[in-house]
Amino acid sequence: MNDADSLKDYPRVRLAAIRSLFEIVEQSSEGTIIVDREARIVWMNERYARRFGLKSAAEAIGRPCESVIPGSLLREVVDSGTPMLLDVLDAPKDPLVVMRLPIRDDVGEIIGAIGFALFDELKALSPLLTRYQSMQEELASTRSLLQARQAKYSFAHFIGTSAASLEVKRRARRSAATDSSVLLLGETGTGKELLAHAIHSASPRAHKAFVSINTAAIPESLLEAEFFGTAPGAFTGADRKGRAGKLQIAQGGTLFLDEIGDMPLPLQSKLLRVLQEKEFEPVGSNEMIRSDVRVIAATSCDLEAAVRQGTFRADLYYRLNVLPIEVPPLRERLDDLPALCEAILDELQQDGRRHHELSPAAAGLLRRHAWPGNIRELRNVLERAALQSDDAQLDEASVRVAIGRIEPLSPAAPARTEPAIRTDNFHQARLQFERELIGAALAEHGGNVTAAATTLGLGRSTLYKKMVALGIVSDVRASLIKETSLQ
Ligand SMILES: Nc1ncnc2c1ncn2[C@@H]1O[C@H](COP(=O)(O)OP(=O)(O)OP(=O)(O)O)[C@@H](O)[C@H]1O
Repeated sequence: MNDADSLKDYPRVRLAAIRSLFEIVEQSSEGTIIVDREARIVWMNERYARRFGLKSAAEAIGRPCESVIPGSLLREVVDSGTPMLLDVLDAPKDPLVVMRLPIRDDVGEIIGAIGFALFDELKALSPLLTRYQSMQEELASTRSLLQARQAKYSFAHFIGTSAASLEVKRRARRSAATDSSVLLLGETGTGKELLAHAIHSASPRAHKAFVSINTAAIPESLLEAEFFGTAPGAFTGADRKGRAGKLQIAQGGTLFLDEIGDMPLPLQSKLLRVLQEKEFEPVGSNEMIRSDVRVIAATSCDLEAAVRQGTFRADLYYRLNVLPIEVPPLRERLDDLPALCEAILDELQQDGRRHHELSPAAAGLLRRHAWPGNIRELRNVLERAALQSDDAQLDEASVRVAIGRIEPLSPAAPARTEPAIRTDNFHQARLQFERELIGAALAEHGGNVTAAATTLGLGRSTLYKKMVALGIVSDVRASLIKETSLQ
């Protein structure tokens, strides 16, 4: 039998391998020890005995293994029959990497255990261990950073079923599917930031960071560093080590630029370059960093006017204005008021306070105010009124006090409410209302009945029945849709 043929005889190969393995491990190990069924030392090599302070191995024979090797776990291996393939043993000089194996007789009974000290050069491993440890620390801090930078809101948080709100949500949902820049336009407090969070949450970048930067809130001198970060040594003092900018932190995710209209012109040029070239340079560095961020910008100022006045770059405006979404002020969607008030009052109750509801007169008053601070102002007003009221019902007087100065809706700009009900007949008015509500929900979900039913808080079958009764679909078509959606 030649060498190659002899390797095909598995039982022989196994025996040869066992012998080779044992010899290699034994020869290259720092020490070997064998114990019997009672964990008493049967054999130990001289080198190992000396490491544990014995003059010769003979002194160890017959002694319990722990009395020679403190911390030895050979007794555990004998008792459990489970090998310990890799462990660290604290030994007098340096820690040892050890392997412990049970020894069985021909019928599989445990008769003892053998231990090898594989090597004592743990120091050689220390750079590796340090690197591993620092990577673990980095991973933990990145994880917690990312957690802190997850979007806080989804589309479910954007309350409103007025036609205007449904249109805003429809456009925002659509934009989530693309990677183009979004420009959110609207007065302060209309929900632009909430929508930016929601778009990120619904986008393929949702598992990456959502990073906001408020251009108006940061002094101009610090904005560039905040944006692009700083290279090591670019500054003295605390930033000596260099600092990642928001662009870098948002890598792979979404960068929300709030109050973009307040961005200084020099920074506008640099942002334009990032959007065009998809790369940037930290302050004080010569190194270009690739940038992969989706930009959502928001402003409450008239950007077109700013372009005309020369305070905002036209080319940047066009870059950002790929998907513009106008978020109308609250006074133009007063039909959202009941749902908004209910959601806000529910939320206040969750903060451990009692539940409040609005008296009809108080609800009427809310419809007569112009809400210059929009939903943020509404939230503050309701919170203030709830805090000051002992009754479960908030009356007109307490809401009036909470608003402070009522700003009447301007007659020149009448509220853009839902189309008025065009009949005095209660039954017909209800049908018209239902038709419009269901139509809007279906439009919002591109005709998807299941999704529309969820939005409306109705069961799917109930919605089908209503759609047939209201003449939105024919009986035959309803059953067809129903069947397809159930498949
Ligand atoms: N449609 C909505 N449904 C529920 N809450 C809303 C809605 N719109 C806004 N809010 C709430 O109103 C407050 C203000 O919203 P947000 O900060 O998103 O407005 P903004 O338009 O970004 O304001 P600013 O321009 O001042 O930054 C937040 O508490 C937000 O959760």
